Amino acid sequence: MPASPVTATSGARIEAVGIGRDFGSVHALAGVDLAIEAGEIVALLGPSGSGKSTLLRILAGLDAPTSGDLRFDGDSQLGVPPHRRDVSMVFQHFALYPHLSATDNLVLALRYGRGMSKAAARERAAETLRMLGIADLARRRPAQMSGGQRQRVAIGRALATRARVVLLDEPMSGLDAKLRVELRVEIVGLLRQLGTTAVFVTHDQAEAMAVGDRVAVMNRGAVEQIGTPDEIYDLPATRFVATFVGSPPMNVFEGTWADGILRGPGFSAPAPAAAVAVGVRPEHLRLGDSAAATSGTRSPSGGGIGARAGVGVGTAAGTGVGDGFRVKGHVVVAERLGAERTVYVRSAAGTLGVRVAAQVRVAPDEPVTVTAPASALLCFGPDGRSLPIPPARQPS
Ligand SMILES: Nc1ncnc2c1ncn2[C@@H]1O[C@H](COP(=O)(O)OP(=O)(O)OP(=O)(O)O)[C@@H](O)[C@H]1O
Repeated sequence: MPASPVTATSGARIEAVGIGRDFGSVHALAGVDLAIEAGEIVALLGPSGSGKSTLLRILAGLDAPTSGDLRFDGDSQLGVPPHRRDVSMVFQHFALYPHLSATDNLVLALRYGRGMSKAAARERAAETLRMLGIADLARRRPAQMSGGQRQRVAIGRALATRARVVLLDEPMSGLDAKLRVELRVEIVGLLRQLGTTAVFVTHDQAEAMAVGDRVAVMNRGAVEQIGTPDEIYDLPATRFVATFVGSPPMNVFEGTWADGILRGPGFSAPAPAAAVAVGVRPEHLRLGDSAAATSGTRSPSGGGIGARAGVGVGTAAGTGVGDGFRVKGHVVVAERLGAERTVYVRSAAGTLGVRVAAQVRVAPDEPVTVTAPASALLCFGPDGRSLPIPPARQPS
């Protein structure tokens, strides 16, 4: 906790309108539309090459779009150089001055970046180091710090200026998993205290879901969906988002639709017209023994679907397949992870990941039936977009 009130700032509202960036024939960005509220933390998540860094560099003013507009608080930033944008940036590979102490690294940024007096800069530097819990490093030079400590100082330097926009490009990618979790909690707490608008680039979905008020999922140079972590997970807009977010990923099976049912190799599921694929998350699948296919589900999975059960995307009336997804298969392997276990089942439809409680035991090659209620299914159309689902299933 800071010992004295924190010098806060007011974050800028960011609008990207149809931003494109071509590198020769490569369309790194293909019309990015994004509105980020003042003080909001948005995580940019996407696979390698999806355009995250290019977008961040354009926000910073280190690169210019080939089309579209970028506005901060309604003012176009096209042609505005980086130092006049009131933006600070934390890079993957931070560059602290090796011959300066932690304090002096921050003081330098504040004096020359912000034109602060020496006394005010020293006071701000001390306040920032205190907020990051590294006041004891104040006099140390980078060579006398661990990697995590150096990255804290680099983050401190970016936040000390109290810029209205902070851009973080994979700021923790060089650190070990435990340190990443600790540091991200601190960074988010600090950004909130400061009120700055932040854009946080990561290819780590857990990190994106943890830091972002909203997550913008990028694919092939465009934002496929921006939403709260709950919206992204529960109501993915596209098949890409559905399968990119979630670990193990959503199971998706392709089939042919007729009379309210999508049928594919070894499976059937109720689906709205135009569906070409059905998806179900591993935690929404239930595992039963092969006899359960006719005598009712043994259901050792420990639930997870209770909140969603009872609301269907359609009724498979007269089809004889019940109102959910069902497929038979054999256990390939079961992986224990914390309080849960992921069972991989090979079926005619493909290999499924099923998440069950850790106490559920299955043996390799055991025949099983995997089921899910209609309420847990997501269906996708030929363009990869999710098909509408009833309002009753919208997350609260
Ligand atoms: N200076 C450049 N010259 C040519 N192509 C570029 C340049 N910068 C980026 N690209 C291309 O633009 C696309 C987007 O790259 P970008 O670095 O923005 O992706 P990214 O999502 O940040 O990827 P990563 O997670 O690997 O950093 C890629 O196809 C990349 O090869």
